[in-house]
Amino acid sequence: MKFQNINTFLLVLAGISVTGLIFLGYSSTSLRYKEKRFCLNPDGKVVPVTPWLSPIVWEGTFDPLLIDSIYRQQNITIATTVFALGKYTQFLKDFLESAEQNYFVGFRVHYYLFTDQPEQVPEVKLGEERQLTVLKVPSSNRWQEITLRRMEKLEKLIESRLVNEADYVFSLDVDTKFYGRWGAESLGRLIGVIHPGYYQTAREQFPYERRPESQAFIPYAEGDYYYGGAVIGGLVKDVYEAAKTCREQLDIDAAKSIEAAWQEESHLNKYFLYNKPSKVLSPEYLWQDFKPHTNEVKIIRFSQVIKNYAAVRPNP
Ligand SMILES: CC(=O)N[C@H]1[C@@H](OP(=O)(O)OP(=O)(O)OC[C@H]2O[C@@H](n3ccc(=O)[nH]c3=O)[C@H](O)[C@@H]2O)O[C@H](CO)[C@H](O)[C@@H]1O
Ligand SMILES: [Mn+2]
Repeated sequence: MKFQNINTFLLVLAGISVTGLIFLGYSSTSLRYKEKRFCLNPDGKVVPVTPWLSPIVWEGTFDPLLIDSIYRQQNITIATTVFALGKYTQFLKDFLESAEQNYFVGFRVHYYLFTDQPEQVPEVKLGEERQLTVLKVPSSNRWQEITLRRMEKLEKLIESRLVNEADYVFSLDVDTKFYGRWGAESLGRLIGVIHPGYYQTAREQFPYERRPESQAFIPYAEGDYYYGGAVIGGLVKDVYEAAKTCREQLDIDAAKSIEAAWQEESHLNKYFLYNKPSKVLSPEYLWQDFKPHTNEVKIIRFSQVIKNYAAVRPNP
């Protein structure tokens, strides 16, 4: 084909590009969103269900005694992984003691505690049918490495042990404390928690990874919730898929020397975008001690303690 002049050529090129973009827009697999906020109604009331019909667990939406008694009949074991490396061993005592008071009381709970200093693990008296296994792991001088490597450790622990030893598994941050009941209402196939810093925030302001080069990339037009990396849970098999996928995506990024904005939390948000949690925990299940109380959050069950980042982390 021979063009009369350069203008005709540019016109044709522009036409082809626009047609291509329209085609891409309609044929891509991206999710379609109308709303920008999914936690609170315009009147400020909490929303108890996601747009894909998973419950959001808020105080008042469940009967604690009934729900515990339903799950207790199933004779389940709940594995709970927690990491305490470097100076984070100082958080273990409060974490474990407050968990014994509030976390799945009356259930069989097996803590798997990963640490580089087993001698620093405090003696905590555990309730009946509750058990703690200490697993030694190498130290690291980068906190980012410690937090993102949790996915790989979780994946391998499920492969080697949890498939035979547990029904459900939760992976929890250790710089935390339980202040209220956390029971069987939190159980389900795949569980995420809404980050307390972003439940009132519009999607565009979520701190998702925004660079397309990263496997954790989420475009501005997508996303429902910003999930906290401090809690992931569910059936052993479903948490395995999540941890394995996040680990694979982290490895791809690492090979390209890209570290997502919030390490494994960014990859978890990407995973949950396309593999929706079957139940979502409200910020009652992940608060921050420094945050003032708000009307929506009637009870704080689990909260990040205040920490001096410079004093506890191995690097800035
Ligand atoms: C509330 C919440 O959702 N927190 C997430 C957030 O920041 P955080 O400030 O909560 O991250 P963090 O410093 O608590 O690190 C996450 C976890 O890694 C472990 N750890 C970390 C450093 C160290 O020196 N030793 C050690 O054991 C420990 O179990 C800790 O709880 O973003 C992180 C990734 O950037 C993780 O996704 C956290 O879960
Ligand atoms: Mn933390």
